[in-house]
Amino acid sequence: MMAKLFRAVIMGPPGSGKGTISERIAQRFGLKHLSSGDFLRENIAANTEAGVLAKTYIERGLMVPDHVMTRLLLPRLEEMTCHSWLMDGFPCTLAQAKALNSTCDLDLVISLNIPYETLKDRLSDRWIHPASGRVYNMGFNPPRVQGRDDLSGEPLIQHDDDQPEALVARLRHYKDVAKPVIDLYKSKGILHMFSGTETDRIWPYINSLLSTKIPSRPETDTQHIPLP
Ligand SMILES: Nc1nc2c(ncn2[C@@H]2O[C@H](COP(=O)(O)OP(=O)(O)OP(=O)(O)O)[C@@H](O)[C@H]2O)c(=O)[nH]1
Ligand SMILES: Nc1ccn([C@@H]2O[C@H](COP(=O)(O)O)[C@@H](O)[C@H]2O)c(=O)n1
Repeated sequence: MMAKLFRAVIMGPPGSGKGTISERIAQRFGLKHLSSGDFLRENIAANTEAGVLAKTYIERGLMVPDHVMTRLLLPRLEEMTCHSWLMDGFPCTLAQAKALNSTCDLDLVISLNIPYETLKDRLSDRWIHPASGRVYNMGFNPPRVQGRDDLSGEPLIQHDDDQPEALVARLRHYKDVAKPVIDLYKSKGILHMFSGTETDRIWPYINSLLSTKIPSRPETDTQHIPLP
């Protein structure tokens, strides 16, 4: 008999660790990590109609409009009929959440609640490999060679909108748009909120919660993998 598919979303302000935690969840539980940022970058690189449009917003540090995000992401999710997945970065508005609702039933939503000072420190120290979206932090997970991506060896960059001046506006915007989404998932009884300043301290709670809902991958039960 086929195992029941599991569909989850991870939400949180910029720098809250969605990408970092999603990678751990994907590794431990075998869910496919779907990142809206990665879909956007792929579409921009491929010069699709949606990608060209999205680029004009991202370059100005703006959120991509709902109709572009849904047009881009929902068909991809509809294709994933045989996979369990974890979506990172979508939905981030109520309109996006309603559109997602009409496509699939979510099993669980993780919401990360991280203090502003922590986000500011993390993001001002975040380095990105633009082509892949791989992220580093000089203290938490530094690249093997300073300023260079571990896999490609290409240079890392910092985003202007990760600097404190831009971050205040991004966080205010996140709070405004995320509140109704969080309220929606709360009312459905699928929201789980995690607060803290360190990913390594939050992770065991997320791991325990997911362990009650999805079996961890057999190989990760028997092998030592470098997760706290
Ligand atoms: N110091 C420190 N840095 C962390 C921790 N967890 C994640 N980071 C770093 O913080 C930065 C933000 O983490 P991400 O996983 O990119 O956060 P995100 O929520 O996906 O961010 P967006 O893509 O902007 O929405 C990265 O540079 C991470 O390496 C932590 O516990 N401590
Ligand atoms: N729902 C979303 C998700 C992302 N964006 C834009 O993409 C940029 C990169 O996303 P990351 O998750 O990789 O940081 C982000 O800064 C937004 O401009 C969006 O508009 N809507």
